[in-house]
Amino acid sequence: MSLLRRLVELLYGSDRALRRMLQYWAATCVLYVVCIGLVLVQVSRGMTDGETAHRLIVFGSWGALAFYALIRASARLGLKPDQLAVSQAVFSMICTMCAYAISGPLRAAVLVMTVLIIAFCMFAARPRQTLLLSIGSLAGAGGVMYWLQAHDPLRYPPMTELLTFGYLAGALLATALLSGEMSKLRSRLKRQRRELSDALETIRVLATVDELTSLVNRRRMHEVLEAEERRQPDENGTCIALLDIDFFKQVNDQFGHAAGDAVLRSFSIAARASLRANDVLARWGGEEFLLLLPDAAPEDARHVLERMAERVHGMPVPGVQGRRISFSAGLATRRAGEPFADAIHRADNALYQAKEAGRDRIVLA
Ligand SMILES: Nc1nc2c(ncn2[C@@H]2O[C@H](COP(=O)(O)OP(=O)(O)OP(=O)(O)O)[C@@H](O)[C@H]2O)c(=O)[nH]1
Repeated sequence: MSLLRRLVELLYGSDRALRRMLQYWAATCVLYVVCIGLVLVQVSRGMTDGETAHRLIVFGSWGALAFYALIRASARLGLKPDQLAVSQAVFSMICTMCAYAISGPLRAAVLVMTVLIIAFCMFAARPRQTLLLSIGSLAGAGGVMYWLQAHDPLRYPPMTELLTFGYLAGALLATALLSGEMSKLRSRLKRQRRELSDALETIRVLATVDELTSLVNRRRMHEVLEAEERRQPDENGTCIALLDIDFFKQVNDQFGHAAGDAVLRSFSIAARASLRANDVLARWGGEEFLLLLPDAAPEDARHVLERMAERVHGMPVPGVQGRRISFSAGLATRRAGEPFADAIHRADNALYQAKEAGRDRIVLA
């Protein structure tokens, strides 16, 4: 089973878009094989010249292999799926016209393939390309039919060729229009899928990120804490801290609400810059923040908070000149098996003590 998977990987590659193109290629190869089988039967029954048929089979087979190589190298060569699809369709049309020319009394049946080729285009080509391909194929078929009836009117009666051309024109144009509609439908579906995934991403951001500070919001932080409760911390344990900007109401009153917002934004940037990669800072509400420090001993957590305080003291805030911004923090170490709600409650009490003791300080619970 794994050998088969490895073989498929070797043939198809691992890229999804490439795989899809190669799947279409494999489907056309099945058609080639069926057609080659039928041509060989025609040859065995004396309906088609063996040497010409042999040349056509070689031409078709090498062409199919060349397209496999082209598809595999398409990313490097900068070939787009629609360009590949159209060139494959042009090649198949040429093969079909050659088969038409050598199939004698069976030639009209061969034309069924042209409809199939145009139908295949709906998966990769654009509607305009499909229409142009159909018109080009009709012109090619017309040329072949004209040449055949002009050179051998007994085997290829002009009226038969003309009527065959008429049927082919109807079938090809109708298929091109249908295929074009299907292509449009596919493009619409693709666009809708893109819009849907963009909308889902927006919803995800709205549901997890605080709009003003771009920090994790309270809702998302509850999920982070739940996950952290299930995790086994290292020997240092886990710390949690509640941070509250000091005299924030005064900032709002003195400089205005917009300046207060700017303080919150600047605080978030400065605070985040002091954190380790796996620390999580959330806006817990108003001017209050919750900091999760996984695998951090209390002294490490205190260092992080002191570093943060230094940055916050020195941070520039647009619209708030001449005022030093500070915060108070209550820091708690989560006890083994303790729910985070309890650790946060202890951190909250420590924060209250920090405020009572004069603010701009860190108190350990
Ligand atoms: N600009 C702005 N203000 C906010 C926001 N959320 C809450 N606030 C304000 O933050 C202020 C918080 O004030 P208090 O809870 O009295 O605390 P404080 O003035 O910081 O005083 P201490 O915490 O005791 O140092 C209130 O005036 C709220 O209106 C916000 O998103 N933007």
